[in-house]
Amino acid sequence: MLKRIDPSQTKAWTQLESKAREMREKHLKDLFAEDPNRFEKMKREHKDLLFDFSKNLIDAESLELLEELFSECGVKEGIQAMLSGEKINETEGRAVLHTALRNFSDEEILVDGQSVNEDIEKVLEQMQDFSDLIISGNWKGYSGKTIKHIVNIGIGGSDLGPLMVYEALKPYHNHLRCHYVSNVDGAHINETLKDLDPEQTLFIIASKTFTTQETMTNARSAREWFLRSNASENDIAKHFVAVSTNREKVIDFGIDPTNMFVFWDWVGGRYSVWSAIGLSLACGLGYKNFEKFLRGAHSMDRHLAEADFKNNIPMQMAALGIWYVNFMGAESEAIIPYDQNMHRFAAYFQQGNMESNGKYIDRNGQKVSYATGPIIWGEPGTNGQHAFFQLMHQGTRFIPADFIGFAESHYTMGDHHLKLLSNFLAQTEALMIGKTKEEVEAEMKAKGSSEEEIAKIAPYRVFEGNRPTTSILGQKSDPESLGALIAAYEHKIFIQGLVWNIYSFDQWGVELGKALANTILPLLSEGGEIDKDASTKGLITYIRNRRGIKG
Ligand SMILES: O=P(O)(O)OC[C@H]1O[C@H](O)[C@H](O)[C@@H](O)[C@@H]1O
Repeated sequence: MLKRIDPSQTKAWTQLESKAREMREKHLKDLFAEDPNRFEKMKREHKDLLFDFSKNLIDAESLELLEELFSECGVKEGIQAMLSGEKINETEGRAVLHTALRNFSDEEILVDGQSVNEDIEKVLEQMQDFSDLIISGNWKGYSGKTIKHIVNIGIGGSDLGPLMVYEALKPYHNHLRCHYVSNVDGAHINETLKDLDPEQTLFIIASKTFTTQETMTNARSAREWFLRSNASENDIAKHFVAVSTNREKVIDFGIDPTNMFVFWDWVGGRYSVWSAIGLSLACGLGYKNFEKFLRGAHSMDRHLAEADFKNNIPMQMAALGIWYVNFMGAESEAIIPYDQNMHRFAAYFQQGNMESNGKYIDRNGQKVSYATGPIIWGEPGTNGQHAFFQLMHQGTRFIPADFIGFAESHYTMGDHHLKLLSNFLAQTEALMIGKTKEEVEAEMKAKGSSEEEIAKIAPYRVFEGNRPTTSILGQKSDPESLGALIAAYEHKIFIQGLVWNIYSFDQWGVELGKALANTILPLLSEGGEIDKDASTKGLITYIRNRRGIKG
């Protein structure tokens, strides 16, 4: 059982509030000037990864108070409860064990007194055998040809994880091409399938529940498309496999249970990339790379369990987030990878974070009196610089940002990579130091601007700076680093949920819309009386009229 402490009633919380008032008067430039060892003191390393927390608007005393907050809220005990398989997802009565999926230690992990180690190993072996068959070409399609294209059909956690990782690890792609179809918008499946050959295409139907409307609709359309070729029902087994916890529904759909890869209810959808949901990765990157990805995450799990607060990277990330959201007034956090292949990284953690911590009811069933999960957003640099960075530099919002990059690139053409990295460093520097009025005036004067022009234009060219960033650097984007990085963000989310006294592993907030969509669908297809508010009724009527459907 997790503690049920209202964080705003703790001793540390009140002290943090007054500390934040003090810190709001400070400038990051001064913090660096006061302490030449700030970088050394505030950087943390894990394997290849360097986390530079020094450009954050925080000092040692604030961090000590956050450590106290963590201990008052039972963070350590909460982490232990998760790692040991306790049913900490209390609203769904489930354990939360994505860490078990990447556990390469000898430690046995129990759910309801039963070890899960063997089950996990079995599925990993099944994934390895299957991906080897597909990659080697020994698995043949119905006409005897090898598989060239893999289409993963899933949504949310059954899509974003594998899609993000497949993109991020492009340099590791083999000859197979993986595609990801998620949206129920027919554009998605149509545009994906239009260039594919059914004889050489394998579908992975990925759904924890195997009931999700979008996925089942896309899966049925894929089956129809497949059967429109010369294939027969018997050929489905060679072209459709399923990843799910729901064996019955998989069989109902017509997929041979021997072509089913299971996972378990103790794997949350948005934490499932480590499970058989990663099957497309095992195929498209090779099983060895998939395993390296798991091992990278495992190393971060060990770090989480073993390092003390000061040296614990996910704890430091979580502490900073809480500091900004609850004490410094931040409403959002940006994640900006200076790595084009990581272009879905922010979108992935948008789900990971916002679905986990976007909640206003606490573990006592009461409405919280403080802010919980922030808005997560971001796009890769340098593109973001030409889009939303204006607001980050000179807007009225306070937006802490993570910058992620790698010292080396897989792509050695020209000097692209050094230009990329110089932009990364320049932006974090600029966000921090800004540019004073005096500097702007002197610069304009040196360029020969008139006094009048300087007076008129200078205010627009001033940057306050003092915008906090965390820089995360690695050697080279590879499966291990990516695994470790994702695990660090996952743990950050959980730790924050522990402090905010919310349940991070359920997602009741997505249910209402799904249920209402089911009431609207027949009104759009069959007509009938519309018992809805005036706006929804008016919109339904518009669509009916435009589509020639009689009421
Ligand atoms: O894997 P599935 O059961 O198809 O679920 C797919 C997704 O839909 C749900 O509504 C949740 O919002 C997500 O957390 C989940 O990942």
